[in-house]
Amino acid sequence: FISPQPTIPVLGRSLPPSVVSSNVVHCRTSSSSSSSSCLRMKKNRGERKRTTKIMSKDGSSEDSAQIAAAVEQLQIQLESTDPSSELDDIAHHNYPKVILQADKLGRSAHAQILRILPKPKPLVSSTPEWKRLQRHAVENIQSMHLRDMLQDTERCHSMYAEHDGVYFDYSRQQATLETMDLLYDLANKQELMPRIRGMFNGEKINFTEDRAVLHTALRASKDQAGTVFVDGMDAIAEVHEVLDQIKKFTEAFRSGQITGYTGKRMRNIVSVGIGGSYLGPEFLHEVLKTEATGINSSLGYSLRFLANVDPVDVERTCADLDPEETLIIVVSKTFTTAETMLNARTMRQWLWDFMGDDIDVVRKHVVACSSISATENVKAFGVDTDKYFFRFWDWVGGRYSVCGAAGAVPISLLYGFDLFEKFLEGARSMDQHFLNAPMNKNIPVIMGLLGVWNSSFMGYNSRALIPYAQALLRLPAHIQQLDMESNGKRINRFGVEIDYPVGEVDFGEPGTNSQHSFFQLIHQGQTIPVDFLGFVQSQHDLLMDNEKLSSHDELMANFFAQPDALANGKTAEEVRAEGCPEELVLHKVFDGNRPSSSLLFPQLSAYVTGQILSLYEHRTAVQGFIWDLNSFDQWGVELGKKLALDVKEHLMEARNNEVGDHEIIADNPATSRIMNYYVKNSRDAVRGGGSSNPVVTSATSVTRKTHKDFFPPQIHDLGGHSGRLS
Ligand SMILES: O=P(O)(O)OC[C@H]1O[C@](O)(CO)[C@@H](O)[C@@H]1O
Repeated sequence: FISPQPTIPVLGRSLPPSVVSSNVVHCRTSSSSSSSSCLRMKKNRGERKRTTKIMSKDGSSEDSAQIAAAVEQLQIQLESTDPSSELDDIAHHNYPKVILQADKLGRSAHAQILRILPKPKPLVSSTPEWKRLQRHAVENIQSMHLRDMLQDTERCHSMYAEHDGVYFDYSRQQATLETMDLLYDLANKQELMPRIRGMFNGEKINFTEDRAVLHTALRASKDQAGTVFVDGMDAIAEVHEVLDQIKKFTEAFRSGQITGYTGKRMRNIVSVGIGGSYLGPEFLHEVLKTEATGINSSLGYSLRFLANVDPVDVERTCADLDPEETLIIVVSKTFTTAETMLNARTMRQWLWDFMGDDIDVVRKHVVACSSISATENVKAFGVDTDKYFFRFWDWVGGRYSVCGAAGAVPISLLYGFDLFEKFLEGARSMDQHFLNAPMNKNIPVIMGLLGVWNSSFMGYNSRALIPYAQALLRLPAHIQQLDMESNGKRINRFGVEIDYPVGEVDFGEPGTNSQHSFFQLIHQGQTIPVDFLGFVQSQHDLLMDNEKLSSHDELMANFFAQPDALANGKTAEEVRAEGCPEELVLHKVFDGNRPSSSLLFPQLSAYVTGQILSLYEHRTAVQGFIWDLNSFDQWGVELGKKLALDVKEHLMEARNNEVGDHEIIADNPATSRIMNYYVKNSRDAVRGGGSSNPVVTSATSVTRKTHKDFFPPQIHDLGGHSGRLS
């Protein structure tokens, strides 16, 4: 049962297998991994890198006697080890993985392992580096005003960074050069740069799901193939295989080689997906709509997104489309998400309603972008998995998937593959900067550290993202999901509840619209750190006759004015000097001292959009690393997905009974009452106007009615209407 090897080399020391908690069932050194129940314990110390694999015998808890014996042995070894030794450090380093493995072994092993493992590493909030920052915030920063800080020339010239056309000015943050040094100390303490490298190299940092986190591989260049492996898979080679497949498919689609079931060219694309399978592609689409190349390359095609399970979203998406000219893309990593799958079935039914119940309709009109592990589900749906299936992998999180098939397929079909490639190139440029630039010149690192500073030390728990570019109108929504789903956590990577605030409320709208919406609160209400995004050149500038400035200059005047207004504020004296009546003076005073950063980019292109995306993805990762979170799982949302299941059971039962025959008894009287009210009052509508027919099944008939009865195609060939019904 115990591996025959007498010792395991760990960090230059020969340790008996029992020393490493891996020996609970079975332990051996190894260089490759094949089983998903394998975990690696790695310690990177220059030349002394060793890898030890922990393998559960079969994941079962049957071997309790053996587990107990092994645990006891481990206990003895740990007790005889100097707690300050490297072994202790190894155990800390690998704590979450050991815990996860313990889980797989069963409850009793888990409990025993917890008891004997060294105590988890202290919370980052108890480190001297964290405490120094706390003191610094109280003793130095809180007595300073940004109005004065901005008069410090050296500070202003130091607090900016540039990379590949991106200009980042953080001089309007409530921070000094000393603050930045203290933040870099904290970053070093948290091994930020090694952990960033670990992410790029495919380490399984999403330990609760035992997955690597490799969205950066999605935009790596082909010549980087062979440098990143996940469970023996060459990640970058895989990525390029799929990109090549998408490129070929795009060319065939756009050249008319691929046609629909009735032989017509397809020119409408409907992308069905939710969350990360929707927000990223939609934000990118909005940018490219008005991008010079994008305008031309998309002529004759349309792209719409269907995300919400609200049937009205279906209606709004496809009411005026001709199904014969429409390609449906189902984007779902799991291919099980309830909303997406219902929408996918609805769209399939829509196709069948118009073209007949033939499986070939699905094979010709439905494409799937999904995880490789969902292949069987994709096939069962009727998709032609040889030609119309574009895979991604478990090591790409949904909210990080826009650079993979989730974004590549809809965007390339509409705009051509080349434009999508430019987006990847931009993201790659920022990735390389993030990986290689020193911390004090590294834009995503600085942005992340300032996020930590504002949230954990200055006490600001929300922040706004204001792009001065209408084409970025959906960027805030994407970043909102990206960040809030990533860092909205409460347990650190050592399995311990944290005692410091993490995860901001992210929101935003384009400037200047936002100024006329929620800026009142930002100026005179709460303090909310803001990111202002501006562009040197507009996608489409206008200079009207008799206007002194172009419309873009007008827009950018606000981009420059707002950060200073927030930082400087306006004193009572300044207000009085403007001749303000005394009774209004206080109303017109602005405290100022409100932090912001300004990011200036050349022009909103596909390339720059890639840079912006990468910037924000990495900001989120930096904050998660500093806070010791796993930024790559989302158990809160998973729970939400399951919660609706119970309610659906109740609804199904109620729908299958006559009024009054079935009373819903839910979790509590309030829920029971509101659900019964809903069922009673919606019964007639669901039954299609109170027919005596006891049960009408669901959405299909409603959808059919919507599209077939109200928007029937008058003639079969609708050519000439840009793929829309006349
Ligand atoms: O791509 P899927 O598997 O349909 O999941 C959709 C979305 O659901 C979430 O898990 C939660 O909203 C996101 O992370 C994900 O992007």
